[in-house]
Amino acid sequence: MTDAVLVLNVGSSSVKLALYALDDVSAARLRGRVTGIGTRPEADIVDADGVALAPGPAAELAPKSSHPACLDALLAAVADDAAAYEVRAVGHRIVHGGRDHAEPVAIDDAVRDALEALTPLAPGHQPHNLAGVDAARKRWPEAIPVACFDTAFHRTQPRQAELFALPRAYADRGVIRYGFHGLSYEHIAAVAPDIVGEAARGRLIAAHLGHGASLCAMRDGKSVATTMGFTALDGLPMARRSGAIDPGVLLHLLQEDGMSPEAVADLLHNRSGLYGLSGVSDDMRDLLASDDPNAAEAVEHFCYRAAREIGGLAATLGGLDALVFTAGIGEHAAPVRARIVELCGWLGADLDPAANAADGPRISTADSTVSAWVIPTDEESRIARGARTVLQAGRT
Ligand SMILES: Nc1ncnc2c1ncn2[C@@H]1O[C@H](COP(=O)(O)OP(=O)(O)O)[C@@H](O)[C@H]1O
Ligand SMILES: CC(=O)OP(=O)(O)O
Ligand SMILES: [Mg+2]
Repeated sequence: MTDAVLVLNVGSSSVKLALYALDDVSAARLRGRVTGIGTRPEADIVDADGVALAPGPAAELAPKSSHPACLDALLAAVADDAAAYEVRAVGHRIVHGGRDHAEPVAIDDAVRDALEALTPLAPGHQPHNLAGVDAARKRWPEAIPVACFDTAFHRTQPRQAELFALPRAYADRGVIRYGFHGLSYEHIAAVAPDIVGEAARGRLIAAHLGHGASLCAMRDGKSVATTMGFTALDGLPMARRSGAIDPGVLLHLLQEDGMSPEAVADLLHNRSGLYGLSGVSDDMRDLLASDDPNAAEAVEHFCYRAAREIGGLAATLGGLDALVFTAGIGEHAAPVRARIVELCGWLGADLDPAANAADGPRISTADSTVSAWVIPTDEESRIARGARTVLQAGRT
């Protein structure tokens, strides 16, 4: 039997799974995913060539509407195909690694407890991530579970980028800007030199615009600043999350309006962002297709905030060489990219509309002093690499 690494990537609106041969983690042998959980679930399971497995179990997965149901169904759906492999390690995307984790790590009971303790810092992700750990452990008890962290890539940020202007005792106990989507940014940093060229080693901003959305400023492929913070609630407005907001608004809601902390948390995590502002949908496809003026205003606000933050991050880099779009919206929503690039015209970005309509890879003109790109993310292949590294280190 072929030794293999299985990968689970549980996001806020999706569950993704991939299986790799241990000796080749560059291309998955099998991929399965359920996206749009909670709103418009869609599912597919494909082989190494991207061909849907037929007669596919995807049809049974598609209507699933909660993370645990999707996770169980996805694991069951691939069980027969995975049985042809000896799964040696299971790599998990774990959204919050706190201060202690800058690298992938094997998950023993102590590590699992420590990660569970971080749940209040990532309530929409960490419980689902850990449910994936438990479910995979039951199915593959011999395989080593490995945690690969969304926060790890940003541990290279300078102290100024991590600080909040609170009394310093807070930073000392870990109240700092961690940043997220690090596995996605690690992938972009790894592949950008081959696609973008020399500019990838200069001043680059990557825009991970998915259900969750953030930006990362990189110099020479390393994170130097990012928009998400202590939690994945900060920065850009997202599908359902508010993004950055005057903290005085929260005090007002708590102290003047008498809202409970739980109600405020629900407002900021689940009822805000594109969904709250539009009153139409949390899905960019619906907003772009809608003729409701509130949908148009929500899309414009998303682009405005992205461009405003790009300007801020460009200041931390002392200028900008390349802008990369990735994740669901970044890879597929041409009108959103066009508007953001247009708003970044002052930085030297100039859109090539035909290339943008074709989803890139280069979407800026030859004269553009800031080049703009679309690069599909692949968090799973990064997780596979991390899991393999931990597995092999354990062997020696
Ligand atoms: N063709 C498309 N056009 C516009 N937006 C899209 C398209 N496909 C996906 N999206 C957006 O991408 C989001 C999902 O992004 P994704 O990165 O897959 O999510 P997750 O954070 O759950 O991994 C959806 O909410 C939707 O708004
Ligand atoms: C950290 C985060 O927001 O992840 P996702 O985009 O998967 O929700
Ligand atoms: Mg995601």
